[in-house]
Amino acid sequence: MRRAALRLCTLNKGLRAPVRGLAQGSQDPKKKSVLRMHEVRDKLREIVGVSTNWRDHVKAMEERKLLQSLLAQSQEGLPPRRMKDSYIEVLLPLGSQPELREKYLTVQNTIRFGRILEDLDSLGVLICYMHTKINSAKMSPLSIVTALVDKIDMCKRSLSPEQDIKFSGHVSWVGKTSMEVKMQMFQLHGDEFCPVLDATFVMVARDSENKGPAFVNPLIPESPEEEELFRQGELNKGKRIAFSSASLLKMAPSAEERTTIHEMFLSTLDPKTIRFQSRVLPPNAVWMEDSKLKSLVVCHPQERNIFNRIFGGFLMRKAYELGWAAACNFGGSRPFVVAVDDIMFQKPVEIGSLLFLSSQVCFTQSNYIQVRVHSEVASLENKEHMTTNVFHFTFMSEKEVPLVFPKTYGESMLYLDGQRHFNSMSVPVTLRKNYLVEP
Ligand SMILES: CCCCCCCCCCCCCCCCCC(=O)SCCNC(=O)CCNC(=O)[C@H](O)C(C)(C)COP(=O)(O)OP(=O)(O)OC[C@H]1O[C@@H](n2cnc3c(N)ncnc32)[C@H](O)[C@@H]1OP(=O)(O)O
Repeated sequence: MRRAALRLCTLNKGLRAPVRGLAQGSQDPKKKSVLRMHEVRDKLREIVGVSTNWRDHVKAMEERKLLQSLLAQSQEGLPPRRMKDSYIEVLLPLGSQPELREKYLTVQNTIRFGRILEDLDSLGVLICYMHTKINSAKMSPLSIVTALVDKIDMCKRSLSPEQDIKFSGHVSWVGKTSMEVKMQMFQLHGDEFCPVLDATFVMVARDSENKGPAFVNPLIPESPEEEELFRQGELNKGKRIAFSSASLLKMAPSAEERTTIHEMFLSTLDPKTIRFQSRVLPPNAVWMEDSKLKSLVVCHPQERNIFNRIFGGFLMRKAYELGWAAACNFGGSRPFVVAVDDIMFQKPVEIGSLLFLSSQVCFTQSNYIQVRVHSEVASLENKEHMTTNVFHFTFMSEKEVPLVFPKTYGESMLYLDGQRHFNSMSVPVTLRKNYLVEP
């Protein structure tokens, strides 16, 4: 079973050792020119040649078609790259530029985690453009999209909105058309940038019109540490395939899982009637169907990415905030996020579509609340719904939360899937009042 993607480390030892010569968490970014977070988006616009006004987007896309001739016919035709070729550092100057803070603030004076998800997404794409850069061309023929947020590990330190934040990252593995990106986030404590977050995303390269796959440059590891990172990337790919083939959508639950569901079912039978139809909730429990919270987003051009689709980071923020609200509603107190994993971007979200987000508590244990957010789109013309993403978030509440009980077979599968995601956390998390990451 995969381990949890985003978890609080009790000690910094949860962080991977940085690759020598690449990660520079203790460097003072004031001493050298470091890219600012808002410049990441400007750079992406330049690389893709995006229109600044929506009315020009068709023309900009027509121009991008001309870049098609720059695409490689095979991966071998592309020059290999090193990890350091894609390595970048980016500063989010929350401490030194207080006017920036508003965008990142929660009412509790902590940092909005949804905003960090947006920044990581933009940064991950820029890193991939560094890896695939064609030195002779200003614009890239590739459309690089987020396929998966594989995991995000968090350290213990709280995120203050009053201290500068630094991000760094590089490509750590490549396939034929996909790239794994590792990113780290640091926050200034005194004179030093200390690690606070460690993330792994998978990005996929598409052709200039984002219609078919496109090859990416091979990656050459240069040291034993880099070789280990590359090997890990290979293993991650294998684990993802294994996890997906054991999905409850493809395979029946295990014997142990079936027993869990049957025992839960028996405990909800009314002892007075002993009929399968009459169901009664055990004490301190809630029916899963009563834990739902839904929202609708009208996908305006303002939320577009550089390929005139809806920005993946925006989708993550919306899903995360709804999931957080569902957990808050269920647990009766402000929860904090403990784990995020397997955010899979199955289909792009078109501008103008209606995005239906549906969140549901699918598993609970003591103070933990496992929430699943499902997103689907429908256009106004075509009422057919299509799934675009499924998100899994683990939250922790200050107090013990009720048990959640499935009523139908479908809900029982959601319960088991939630339990699998929850159990994949390798480090038990203890409630820390000083650790606050809110929507
Ligand atoms: C106000 C002013 C405005 C100005 C306008 C500009 C505004 C700019 C705003 C700035 C924002 C910055 C934007 C930055 C961009 C962010 C990116 C996004 O938003 S993107 C938006 C959000 N994202 C999306 O919308 C993406 C939606 N999803 C898709 O389009 C497709 O599912 C897919 C393309 C990802 C895969 O399609 P599929 O048919 O399956 O493809 P294939 O079978 O051909 O395989 C190709 C490769 O992919 C691999 N692979 C596949 N899946 C996974 C996986 N889950 N896990 C891992 N790997 C996966 C597979 O193994 C293979 O690898 P390899 O062996 O070749 O190496």
